[in-house]
Amino acid sequence: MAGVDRQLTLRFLAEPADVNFGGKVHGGAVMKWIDLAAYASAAGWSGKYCITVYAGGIRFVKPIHVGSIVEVTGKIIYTGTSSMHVAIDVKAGDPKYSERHLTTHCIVIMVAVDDEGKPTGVPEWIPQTEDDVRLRDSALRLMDMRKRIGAEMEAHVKPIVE
Ligand SMILES: CC(=O)SCCNC(=O)CCNC(=O)[C@H](O)C(C)(C)COP(=O)(O)OP(=O)(O)OC[C@H]1O[C@@H](n2cnc3c(N)ncnc32)[C@H](O)[C@@H]1OP(=O)(O)O
Repeated sequence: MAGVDRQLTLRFLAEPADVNFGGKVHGGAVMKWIDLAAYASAAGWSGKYCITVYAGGIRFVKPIHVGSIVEVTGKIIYTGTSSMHVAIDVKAGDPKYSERHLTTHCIVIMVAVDDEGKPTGVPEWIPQTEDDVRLRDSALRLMDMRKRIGAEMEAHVKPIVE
């Protein structure tokens, strides 16, 4: 049901096909898992089809080894009219033990879209705890910072000349 499950975790094993030449899981594989978890979190919260509009602040903290159990958790930390800001934590560890360590963190913004691909409304997420308020306030500050980064990035976006 929409507007109920704010958090979900995908769990699976890091396979040999995910590994780079250095023997660790490559960043592209981790980013794909992040996108999947962000989609599942946003679709679950909104009850609608969603697309990725922004991913940022990605920090690769520790490598993931092949054979590790990987847990990718998506948590809604802010909702706008059509957008959902999802904080993603990727944790990994040896499946023989219960210990998991943080390997990657980032924020993904998903937008719910209708059948024509136009942004459409999502249920409001209301912070319940002090930690929720802290995360929501951080999401608001990041929105403000992104506007300034976006303006600066304009210098790098060159129009295509046919
Ligand atoms: C390019 C790729 O393949 S990336 C992977 C797949 N993703 C996609 O294909 C998405 C491509 N993007 C799009 O189709 C469009 O940008 C859309 C449909 C997501 C949004 O269209 P827009 O014309 O920007 O719509 P609009 O201005 O109404 O913004 C919709 C929401 O997105 C948010 N948004 C738009 N751009 C950004 C951005 N750069 N960063 C954060 N949020 C953003 C807006 O704040 C708004 O949120 P709100 O409704 O909660 O206030």
